[in-house]
Amino acid sequence: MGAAGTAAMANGAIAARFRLAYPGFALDIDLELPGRGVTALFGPSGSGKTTALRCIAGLARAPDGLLKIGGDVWQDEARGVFVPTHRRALGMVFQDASLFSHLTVKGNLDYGMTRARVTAAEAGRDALCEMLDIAALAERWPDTLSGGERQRVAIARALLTRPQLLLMDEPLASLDVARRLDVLPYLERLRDELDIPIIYVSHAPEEVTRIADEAVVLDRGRVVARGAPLDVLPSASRLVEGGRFGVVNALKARVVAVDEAYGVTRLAHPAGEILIAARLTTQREARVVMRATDVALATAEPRDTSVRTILRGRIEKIDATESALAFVTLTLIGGDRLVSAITRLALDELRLTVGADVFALVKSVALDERGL
Ligand SMILES: Nc1ncnc2c1ncn2[C@@H]1O[C@H](COP(=O)(O)OP(=O)(O)OP(=O)(O)O)[C@@H](O)[C@H]1O
Repeated sequence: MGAAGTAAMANGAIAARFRLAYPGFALDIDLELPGRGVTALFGPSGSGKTTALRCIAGLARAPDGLLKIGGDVWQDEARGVFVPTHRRALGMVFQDASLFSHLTVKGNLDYGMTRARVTAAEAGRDALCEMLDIAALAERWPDTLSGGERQRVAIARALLTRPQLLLMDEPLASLDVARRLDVLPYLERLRDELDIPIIYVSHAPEEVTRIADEAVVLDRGRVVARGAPLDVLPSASRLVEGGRFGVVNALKARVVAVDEAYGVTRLAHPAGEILIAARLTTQREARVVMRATDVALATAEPRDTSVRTILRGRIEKIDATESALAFVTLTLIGGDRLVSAITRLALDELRLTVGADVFALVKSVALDERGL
């Protein structure tokens, strides 16, 4: 590792190098990850995401593996170092919440704190329960909780161990779509308010674009791309079935006015006005979420259209290798990125090219909003 790498490590960054072979599969990764924020490991089934996570957790042992986190060395086979899982300061959340069914929610959380052996954790506990909105569930038993509530308790339990690192393996995969959307905002809060790195395994582009600061794309055990989710997912989403429908944009915008008569809210964004088909009365800022497939493009400002949200931008990148669909990445006025998924036919017929100024059209009813 060079000098730059050493400096990064001082900030709590993670260095992970694993080579591990199973019959018919070989993991070969060498990664440096930031010391905070959410890094998603994204890839199709069997690409090695869980295996990579298991190596980080110490549940699988790569024969010449290396794992450093901050100043700590958890694995350095060249020096004979391998810290067992239970001695690694990490929290883990799996697809299935795996709460102890013989303990109440409170009992499950107490268990997390016993592991931490830190009485000071008590202070953080209330804040965490509030952040995950589980305080009212304390006396309930796990089998009376919804899937989303169970996952939130599992996340709190993992965090109460005061980990240096949080590992999440498809934490939303066992939930139905509605519940997934319920839990996503909590994960977004954790990302924004926690000061530890989170490694988040997922094959759902929607989760990755909403939650991750950076995506590492795995395919057949190797890293094939990494970068900001909106930069890498338009092409990487093809690796997973139905993935192209999961690329999602999120824009921050300021609430300007609520039109009570029509039940709509106007928001200001540097690229244009955003209209939401809902009343946002309690907040001044909102995070507006829209699927790439809900964003249409026009080369001239359309006049007679029902679409109320028209944003101005310039084409920065075109991803059009797949047969029918093209992903067009815009830089909007103000600097935000926006990805639109259109047919390749439309791309050609409109003669869209990198550098062209375009208008992005989003139906208000396709917009999802939430307070910041
Ligand atoms: N203990 C093991 N012994 C043998 N092969 C294994 C073992 N663990 C994983 N594999 C194989 O390694 C490959 C990668 O598996 P892994 O679970 O890491 O993929 P994944 O990307 O997490 O997939 P999914 O999204 O389906 O969970 C698969 O082919 C799997 O069968």
